[in-house]
Amino acid sequence: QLRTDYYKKTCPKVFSAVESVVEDAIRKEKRMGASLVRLHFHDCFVQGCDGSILLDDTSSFTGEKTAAPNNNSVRGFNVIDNIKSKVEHVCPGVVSCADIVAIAARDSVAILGGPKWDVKLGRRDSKTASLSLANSGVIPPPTSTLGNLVNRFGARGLSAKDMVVLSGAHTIGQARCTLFRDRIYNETNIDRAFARTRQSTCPRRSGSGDNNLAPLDLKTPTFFDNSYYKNLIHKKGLLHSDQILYNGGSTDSLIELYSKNPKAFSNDFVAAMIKMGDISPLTGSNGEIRKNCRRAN
Ligand code: HEM
Ligand SMILES: [Ca+2]
Ligand SMILES: [Ca+2]
Repeated sequence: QLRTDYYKKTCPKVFSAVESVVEDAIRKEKRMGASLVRLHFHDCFVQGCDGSILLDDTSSFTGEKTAAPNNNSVRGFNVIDNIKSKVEHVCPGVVSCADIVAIAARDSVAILGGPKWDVKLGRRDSKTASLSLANSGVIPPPTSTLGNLVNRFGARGLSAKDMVVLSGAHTIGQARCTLFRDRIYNETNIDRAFARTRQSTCPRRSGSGDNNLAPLDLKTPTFFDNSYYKNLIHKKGLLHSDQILYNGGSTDSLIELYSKNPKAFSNDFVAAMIKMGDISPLTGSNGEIRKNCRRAN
């Protein structure tokens, strides 16, 4: 039921309001564009695209922010707050936080040089969040097998192709040492020189270096292009879950396609983002339009 013209009458200024705040945030820190894209993914995979990830913990429940895939990892909540206050200023009580996250993700991709698409809108916000669901593996960990990745995306109505093309979002952003240490020290399907470079800022022993960052795309970490797939061809994927997409299995041919054909990547990425944004939205009289994205009304 989501529509691209959902706010046409009630809040036509929503797009300029979101875009200006996202632009400011990315001007200050390019990585924020990546963080906003990931925020939409982690929202949609838990209870659907309903803003559940934005809820702060309260005395009555613990939300998703401290779940394993999010804790110390997901970013951008302050930017969403800034967008929300700007949007509330132009059209109070109309635009959901879940829609704000979807528009911010779309704008981030476009600002960093990727495609721009008409984003479907009309999601409402959840009144709750689920720590246990967020921890249950619905967001797959980077240690996943290819079969596990395909199944986790399949459970959300996304195909193996959608999974491969959405993983192309790793053309931007950063990851912490603790999430790729095993790969750079123990795996063999990795370029030796690349592994050594990453080892220089990610010590073998866990401890103080755990939060050291490395770019997911070594070539163009702040530009939304198809370089992620070229890296995989050269065994320079950072995460286990990246390189597993090009490791002699069923998704190799898609990696080859996207590495050679940036247009195919753009087109398929747009289609898959729209599909991801359609996961179980709250509509009609379900949910609410939160006043503050961090708490239910
Ligand atoms: C296929 C399964 C996926 C796995 C296993 C995975 C795993 C990860 C991991 C481990 C990180 C680093 C987190 C950290 O260092 O704390 C990361 C970062 C990121 N992921 Fe994914 N991811 C997947 C799919 C996606 C999808 C579908 C998107 C968006 C469409 C996405 C967008 C991003 C972005 C943009 C970053 C960088 C965020 C930043 O720099 O703040 N990922 N991912
Ligand atoms: Ca959610
Ligand atoms: Ca890139």
